[in-house]
Amino acid sequence: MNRFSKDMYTVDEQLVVSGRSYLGTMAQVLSTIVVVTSITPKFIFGLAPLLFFYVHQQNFFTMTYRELKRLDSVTRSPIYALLSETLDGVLTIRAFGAEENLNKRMINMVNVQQTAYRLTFAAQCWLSVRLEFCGTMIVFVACFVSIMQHGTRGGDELFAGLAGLSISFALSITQSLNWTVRMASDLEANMVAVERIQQYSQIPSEAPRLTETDESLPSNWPVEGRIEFINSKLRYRPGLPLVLKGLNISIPAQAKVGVVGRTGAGKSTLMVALLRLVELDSGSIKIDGVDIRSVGLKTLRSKIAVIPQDPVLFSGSVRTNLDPFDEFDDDRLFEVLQHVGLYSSMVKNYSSNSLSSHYSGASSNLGGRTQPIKSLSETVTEGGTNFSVGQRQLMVIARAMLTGAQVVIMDEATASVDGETDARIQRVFREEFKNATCITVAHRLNTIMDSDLVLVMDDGRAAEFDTPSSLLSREGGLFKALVDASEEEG
Ligand SMILES: Nc1ncnc2c1ncn2[C@@H]1O[C@H](COP(=O)(O)OP(=O)(O)OP(=O)(O)O)[C@@H](O)[C@H]1O
Repeated sequence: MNRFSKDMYTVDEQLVVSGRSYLGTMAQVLSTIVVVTSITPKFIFGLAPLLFFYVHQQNFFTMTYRELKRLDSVTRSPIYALLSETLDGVLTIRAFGAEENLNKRMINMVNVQQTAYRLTFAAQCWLSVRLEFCGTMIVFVACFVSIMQHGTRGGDELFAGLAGLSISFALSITQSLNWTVRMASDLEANMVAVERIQQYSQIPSEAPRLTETDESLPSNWPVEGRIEFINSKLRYRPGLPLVLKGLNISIPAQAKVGVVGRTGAGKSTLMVALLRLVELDSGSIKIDGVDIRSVGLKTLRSKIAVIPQDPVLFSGSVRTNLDPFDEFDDDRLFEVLQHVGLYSSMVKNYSSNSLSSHYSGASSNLGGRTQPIKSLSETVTEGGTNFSVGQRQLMVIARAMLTGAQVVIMDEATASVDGETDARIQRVFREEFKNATCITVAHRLNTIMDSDLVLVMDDGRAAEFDTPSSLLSREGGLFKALVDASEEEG
């Protein structure tokens, strides 16, 4: 079996193939020994030291070969990674004239990998020499005992035929021995895959997607959107320090809350906790009085709309991105696009000189792309790269509007969005979700100055939580200090 065809098998097929070949060749070797020994019983005395030598060499080889194979795999992976990264970023590489640099990196990696591969090849040659020796010795012993036995039988013609059979069997043993060792080491190498599967199967899985509580919840839960964090503590992994260190806040229904705080204070972790991407260490979070821990993940996550810091679009069309489950008709999709300012009803009639009056200009100054969306079948490339970051956020807002969620979380984009676009996104967000409870993780203070409430996070706790005006009047307060500092910078 050549290397290329072997790579085309899946892991379980490889295991079956090498396992079956291993057992097959073992049976062949054993049957050869049985045939030769039954014709010339003294053969067994010569075989014993050879078997000892063979097992010793096989163990030595398997141990070394396994490590060399590992080296080969470890040095091979970065080549594949660099290759796919290069293909992804070929435009940037060409634009910056970095071909030479990448070429050198690739050649260096291939050199290192080939060194490891050469060693595996050298190990196979080493083994072949020993196995050939072993096989030749077996043939020699078979011949030797046949001649001896023939002499003692005084020229028995029937025995001459049997001796020929015994020697021809012994001749095939070299190949079988070679194959047995190869298959044994292949089987062992492939067992690494089983080890990995076992590790994966032991990874703790997420909480159930649906629970009994879901059935008792009204279909329009949460009707109000009241959110309570009760002494909520969260750590990302066991052994890591707490990120939320006992958060106690109560967000009234339909409130617009701006969350601020220094970097690393735990602002984005609020979203992680609400969506149960990471479970709370202790404490609880309630939405409309229902502990979210008792709600199934599917139900919970379908009720909370998220507009992440780096909005992601999938390759497909505008339609598949807005409505992946094909639940809404075109008019509804056009409506939400128009609301966020990405589409004008005038464009629908292919007269692109005017945009919706209320959001005029919303689609015209959003970064690279200046054209509003003309059709729902318009292509969206992988990651939405043919849309500017601002437009991607507006698309995600449109998607969130379709869900009709009563709780909306927005992690403000920090990069690539200018202040004006940011303000526009905020305005669309506030107007479109005026009946929902909105939590905005803000990186620019001016975007949350007109919020109902401001939460100042500090070291995983709610340091301040009040209306912007009362926080601003609090001398020595954190929010006031942040505003003063940003005014000085501005
Ligand atoms: N996936 C993760 N695994 C482990 N620790 C994490 C993870 N994500 C965040 N953290 C840690 O949690 C803390 C709070 O992170 P978080 O992203 O909530 O801060 P933030 O206030 O939103 O910061 P920023 O304003 O920079 O976005 C940080 O110390 C961070 O190192």
